[in-house]
Amino acid sequence: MKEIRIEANGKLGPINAAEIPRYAGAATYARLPRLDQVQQADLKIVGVPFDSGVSYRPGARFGANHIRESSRLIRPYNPAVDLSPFEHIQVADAGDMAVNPFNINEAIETVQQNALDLTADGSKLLTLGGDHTIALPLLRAASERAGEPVALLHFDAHLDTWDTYFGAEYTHGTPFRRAVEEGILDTEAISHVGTRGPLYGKKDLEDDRRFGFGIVTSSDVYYQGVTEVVDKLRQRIGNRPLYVSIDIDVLDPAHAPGTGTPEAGGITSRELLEILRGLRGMNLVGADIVEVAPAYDHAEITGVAGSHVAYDLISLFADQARLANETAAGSGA
Ligand SMILES: N=C(N)NCCCC(=O)O
Ligand SMILES: [Zn+2]
Ligand SMILES: [Zn+2]
Repeated sequence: MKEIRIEANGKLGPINAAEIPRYAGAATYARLPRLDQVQQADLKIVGVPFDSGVSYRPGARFGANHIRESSRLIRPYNPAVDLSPFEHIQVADAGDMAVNPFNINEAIETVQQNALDLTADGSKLLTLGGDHTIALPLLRAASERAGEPVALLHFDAHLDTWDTYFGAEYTHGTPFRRAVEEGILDTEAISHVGTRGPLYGKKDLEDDRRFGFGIVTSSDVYYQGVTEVVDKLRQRIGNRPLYVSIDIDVLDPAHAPGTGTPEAGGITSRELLEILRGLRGMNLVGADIVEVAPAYDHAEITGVAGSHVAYDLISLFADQARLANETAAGSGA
């Protein structure tokens, strides 16, 4: 059937829900065009159906498509930041990477190579996982594109700086330790947000601090509030190239039951969205949303959370473009 899309400023936007009911047709993120339907994209949304790195419940391989399905209700204007993101940048859904479920090392290579290929034209990536293992190759690609180690905001119940599981170095509990070892993170500007829950021992925290991570726990968000937390994060990171990795289990299981390693006492989806909105104007170079496992979801609670988190991340990318265009216009360029 013919697609009727919203178009503005030369950007091809979502299928118009006033013309074609939003539940009709195959799902792309927010009913945006596929990458092959646009000339060029500033931001590509790509799925990584991979969960061979999990330590508990499997199923995040279905996460990207679940987020896509749960994103049909997304509307084009984001009032929280007064922006129609899809009018400022061309966003397109690049589909899924074909990763080997039986060979983690090969899967990691594939994600890294695909991320480099997708960004060769200067575009940016928003990746939908997949388990957290994939953050390592995505960070490798992001730091290569940035030409320097990147700052990291890591939203997660977990540290994911553990060493090995069953002798395996590449798992969803270890990507950020590997990333520090590989020198792809700017260790002056890395922080976890939303950390909570039982650890193996105090050494987990000591190791983590030694690697350079700051921690904003889920309790810190509660006691200090979003504004203070955002101020601290902005001070720590400044204008460095910033990668944002969001493990959906940063949210309380009430807000995101569909995930593999849930921990009680998490932040709310409102707090997460507000913290993200607080990052406006920062130098965001890439982002991911991982660990959505639909088999444990109910009523698309986790899918909707993931799709809205993606929307506010897209709004951050779009806001950067809006600011750059305004600056260029203001200087008469
Ligand atoms: N990255 C996520 N979601 N979880 C890591 C949990 C590691 C563990 O089982 O100890
Ligand atoms: Zn986690
Ligand atoms: Zn994680």
